[in-house]
Amino acid sequence: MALRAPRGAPAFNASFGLPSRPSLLGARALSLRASSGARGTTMTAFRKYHGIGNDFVVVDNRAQKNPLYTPDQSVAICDRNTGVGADGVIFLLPPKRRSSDFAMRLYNSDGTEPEMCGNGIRCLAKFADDLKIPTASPGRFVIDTGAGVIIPEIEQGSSEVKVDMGEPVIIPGEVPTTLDTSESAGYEAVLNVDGTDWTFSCVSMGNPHAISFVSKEVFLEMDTKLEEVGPSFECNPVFPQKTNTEWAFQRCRTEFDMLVWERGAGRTMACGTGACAVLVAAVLTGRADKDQPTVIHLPGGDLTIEWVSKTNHIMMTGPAELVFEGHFPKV
Ligand SMILES: N[C@@H](CCC[C@H](N)C(=O)O)C(=O)O
Repeated sequence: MALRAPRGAPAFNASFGLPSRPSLLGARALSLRASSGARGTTMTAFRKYHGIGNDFVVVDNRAQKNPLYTPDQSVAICDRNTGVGADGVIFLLPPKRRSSDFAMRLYNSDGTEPEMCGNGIRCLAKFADDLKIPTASPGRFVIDTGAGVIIPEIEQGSSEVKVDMGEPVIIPGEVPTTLDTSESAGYEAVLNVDGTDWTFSCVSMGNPHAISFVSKEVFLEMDTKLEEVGPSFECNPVFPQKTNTEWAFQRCRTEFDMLVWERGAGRTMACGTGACAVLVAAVLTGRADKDQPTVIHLPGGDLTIEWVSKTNHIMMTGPAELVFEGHFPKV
């Protein structure tokens, strides 16, 4: 099926040759061809979307239960020099239950599979809407993810998508972390990383997050050395499934700046689950309030997050935009 970019949307058609033999797979094995497709080759369409700079290759995977691409192929697709370039590859799969519209799986740019992705699920909702996938309520999609059922809804007449991200998990063993960030510890624990003490709150939005509220000076300093120090947080043994790490600077009770080092993707321009986790950590530690839309400023743009006390669910609102479409030869 060839996807067409909606009128007015920027479209860039390219063809990427994915290696067909597993032994050839790897980031450097992806060859890029400038034509619109090899003659006689069956092509698989993809689209690239981004949510405030967190970018994804999205494929329609409804015809089969397993992802069309392996983790290694996804690494090759995500390569910013020799591939399409993305923070992850998202697969729109058949639903796991009768009440769902479809399922989402994704691979990070390093080929690992996370449970959830906040910016990614907004992009997936846009993709499903562009494909006109039938749903009980137009623009509202019930999606099975590794973090349970997540429901994004496209706001009519805008590029904003509002997502019911479900309930946060704050029990340390379930985040998971061995740090004592329980209620009795004030939801914070100190962790020494490479000789520096950091105070962390730990929250799972389906995937694990460690959040540290810091001064403006420390925030700016972290920005300059994220690549150097990020892995020491991500792979710290106190996070048995590794972690996404967020540094947050509080501007006021309803606005925070956030910087992220993502598990499996490194520095990204934004992290939706991370923004939700920052708000949860801010509320738990008395810096912000429930039932109060709060703006999280990320390097790629803003997300509005609210912790609704009536449902205990986190709502996330932000944009999702088409970048371009293309085709892979089928592997
Ligand atoms: N950028 C995403 C999170 C993607 C998954 C993450 N790297 C992980 O491994 O948990 C978001 O917007 O939430």
